[in-house]
Amino acid sequence: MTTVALKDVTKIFPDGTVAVDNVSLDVNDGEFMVLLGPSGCGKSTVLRMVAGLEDPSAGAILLDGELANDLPPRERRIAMVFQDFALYPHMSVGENIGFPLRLSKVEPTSRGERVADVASALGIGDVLGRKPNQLSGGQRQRVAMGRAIVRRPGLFLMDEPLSNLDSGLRAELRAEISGLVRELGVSTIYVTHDQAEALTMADRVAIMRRGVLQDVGTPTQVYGRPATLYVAAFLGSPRMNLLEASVYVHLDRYVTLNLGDQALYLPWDDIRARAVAHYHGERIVIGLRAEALTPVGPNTPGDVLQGRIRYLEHHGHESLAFLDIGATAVVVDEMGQAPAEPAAEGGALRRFGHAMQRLTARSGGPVATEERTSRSRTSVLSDEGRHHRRPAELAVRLAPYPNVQPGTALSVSVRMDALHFFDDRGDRIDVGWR
Ligand SMILES: Nc1ncnc2c1ncn2[C@@H]1O[C@H](COP(=O)(O)OP(=O)(O)OP(=O)(O)O)[C@@H](O)[C@H]1O
Repeated sequence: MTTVALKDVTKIFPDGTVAVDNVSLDVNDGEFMVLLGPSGCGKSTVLRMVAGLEDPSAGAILLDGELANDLPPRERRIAMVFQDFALYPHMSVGENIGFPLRLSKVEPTSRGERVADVASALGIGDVLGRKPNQLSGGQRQRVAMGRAIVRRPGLFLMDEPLSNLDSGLRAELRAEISGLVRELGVSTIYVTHDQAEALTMADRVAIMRRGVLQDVGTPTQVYGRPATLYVAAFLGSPRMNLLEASVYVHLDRYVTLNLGDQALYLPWDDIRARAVAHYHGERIVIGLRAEALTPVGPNTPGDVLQGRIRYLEHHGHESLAFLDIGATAVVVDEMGQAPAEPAAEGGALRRFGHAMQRLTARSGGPVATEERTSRSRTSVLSDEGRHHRRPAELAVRLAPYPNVQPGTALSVSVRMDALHFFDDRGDRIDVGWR
């Protein structure tokens, strides 16, 4: 219906805030694009510029290939859905849905028919006469969707449309909205800070941090092959284990990834060994998701790490063990919403300590402009900038309520083909495959 192209778009507010920094992004016809990132990363500003509610400070916005920088909002064939639904309280559901049609002077009979069609498609046909304050949160959300759909726009812009709803309803509406939008075939830009929404709803996800686009790809691509350390740390629960490793090359034999007390080995015939060998004598970051780690019996040969459980988290369907393996973790700050952390055994004080460390690191004064880009010159392996290091607590999945406790020794085998590699600037090291 509509394509969107952002070309080197920057937005600097009058107070000097760089909200969007040189972002280029294409949204294809009928595509469901999710803009994901923590609060303040510039998502809404991108959306508002596409809507014509903010002017870009630099760069071009193209709609259907035509420069739209100076096009007034009402000429953009766009419908917006907001977090607070923005319904008119004095109007009935039917009047709210039909309002855009009244504005565009659609005559009442045809207006009534279109409202009824949309309301019935959204399952709110029986509450057309009610006022918004007589509706549940989910129904209000549907009315807001109805008002957006009824205009038959070329592009939906949705700004956290589910964030005021409880988690059960969010999950339900997630599927409903993405199903509906796909059925209508309308291109959509959907803003959220919720990775579950992004990964479940999107055709492609664009991940932003501090105004800069970090990565764009299908949910499988951004999760499976994150472009930066930030994306790696942002996506997934539990978070990806990010460990500092020193690289040592034994030519024609293997590459050692020293993790402190222990090491992993990439055989020389593994194509990745050659790519990682460039970092001989240097430190890199390796990423290991919990799904790449399997508990094994003691003395199991192969790619195995040994550790002791520091603390456990019970999540009902599984437990997570956090292992001390004598390695150093790289922690990326500004992760926004953290994954839910249920009560842990013995971990509360330590996590409080880490949270305080993070706060201290964050309040370290203004951040240099160059740090806003992934190609920051600040090494992620120093304690400067937006990262810091601490003893690693390797997250490992266990069965629900396993027969272990803090202090228990545990061996985990590592799926070496699932390793991620990042250089000291936090950019993915291209290892030729994966
Ligand atoms: N009118 C404004 N003047 C100055 N700074 C602004 C203005 N609007 C937004 N900002 C700043 O621009 C940055 C990006 O804001 P934006 O609302 O786009 O972020 P966001 O990712 O959508 O966050 P949230 O999820 O909290 O809405 C923030 O630092 C914000 O404080």
